[in-house]
Amino acid sequence: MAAPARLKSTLALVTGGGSGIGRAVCQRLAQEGASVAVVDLSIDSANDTLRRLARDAPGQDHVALAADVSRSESVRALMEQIQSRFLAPPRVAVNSAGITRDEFLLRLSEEAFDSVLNVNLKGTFLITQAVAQSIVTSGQDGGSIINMGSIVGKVGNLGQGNYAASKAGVEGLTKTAAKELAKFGICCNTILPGFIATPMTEKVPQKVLDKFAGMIPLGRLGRPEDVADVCAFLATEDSKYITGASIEVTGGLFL
Ligand SMILES: CCCCCCCCCCCCCC(=O)CC(=O)SCCNC(=O)CCNC(=O)[C@H](O)C(C)(C)COP(=O)(O)OP(=O)(O)OC[C@H]1O[C@@H](n2cnc3c(N)ncnc32)[C@H](O)[C@@H]1OP(=O)(O)O
Ligand SMILES: NC(=O)C1=CN([C@@H]2O[C@H](COP(=O)(O)OP(=O)(O)OC[C@H]3O[C@@H](n4cnc5c(N)ncnc54)[C@H](O)[C@@H]3O)[C@@H](O)[C@H]2O)C=CC1
Repeated sequence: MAAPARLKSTLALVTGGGSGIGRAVCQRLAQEGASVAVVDLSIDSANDTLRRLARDAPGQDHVALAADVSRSESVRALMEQIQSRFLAPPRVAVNSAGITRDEFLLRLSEEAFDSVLNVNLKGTFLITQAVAQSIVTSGQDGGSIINMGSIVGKVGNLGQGNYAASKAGVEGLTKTAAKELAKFGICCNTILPGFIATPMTEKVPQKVLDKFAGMIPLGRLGRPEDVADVCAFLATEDSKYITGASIEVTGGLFL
């Protein structure tokens, strides 16, 4: 059954749109009628997503754009490209771009720490700030900023001191943004996915997976679509009285 078109005439920006959860979010928002700016470090991956949108949601104006969310000059250039093409700011922004550089704390390098914080936390900050500023400057009446945290930011995880810190930071940043941007009608929320089957989780050693087998009450790994469905809800008017929330999409993992 086709999704209700709750996002017609809406421009949505999705970072990390070239893979996994971000790709599923692009597809889901396009199903709701949105025009989607697929943003990724890898333009090839972004174009792959764009081809799928053109196939599944023809007639809507989608675009693939390359950007490195960890660099302010790249984010600035991205916003200029979006403004010149769409003549308006995104009403919806989803920060899904993210990386892991897993290592135990006693062996964790400064470079591995910095790179994860730069992409996951600073990248979310730069996009959130740029999109919010474009909405405020344009006088548009509000918007929705949806940031990918992780259940790991809440409970921690062996080998992920950098990643957990970045995701806990995303939650704190998003709650503050929710407080500050409410007066502009901009809602800011965090999704905390659990273990979702994507290229990111393919790197988890099997012996670690074996340790957690059976720990998910709903009895299966998450799918990117499970997260994209919640993202679609947060992107639409159906969630207009929700801001500053952290929503766990985990199948009950770590309940
Ligand atoms: C079926 C349910 C799925 C649950 C999977 C568990 C993941 C936890 C939930 C995460 C949910 C959200 C995830 C997310 O936001 C997206 C991601 O971040 S995906 C990446 C998640 N990363 C990890 O969980 C780290 C996994 N560990 C490693 O990659 C390596 O261990 C590491 C690089 C840290 C070190 O490698 P190495 O030096 O080779 O050591 P070993 O791999 O041999 O490990 C030594 C020892 O420690 C145990 N161990 C390692 N990591 C974990 C862990 N996260 N949880 C529990 N135990 C862990 C490992 O099993 C070994 O135990 P032994 O008994 O000594 O063999
Ligand atoms: N897969 C999972 O189990 C979970 C994932 N998450 C988070 O969800 C988000 C998406 O994760 P997945 O789809 O699984 O990952 P993924 O690895 O499949 O996709 C991440 C995308 O981000 C892009 N990217 C990386 N660095 C970038 C940068 N500097 N600028 C722009 N794009 C960049 C990559 O090219 C890739 O296309 C991440 O923020 C991740 O931390 C959170 C909890 C669980």
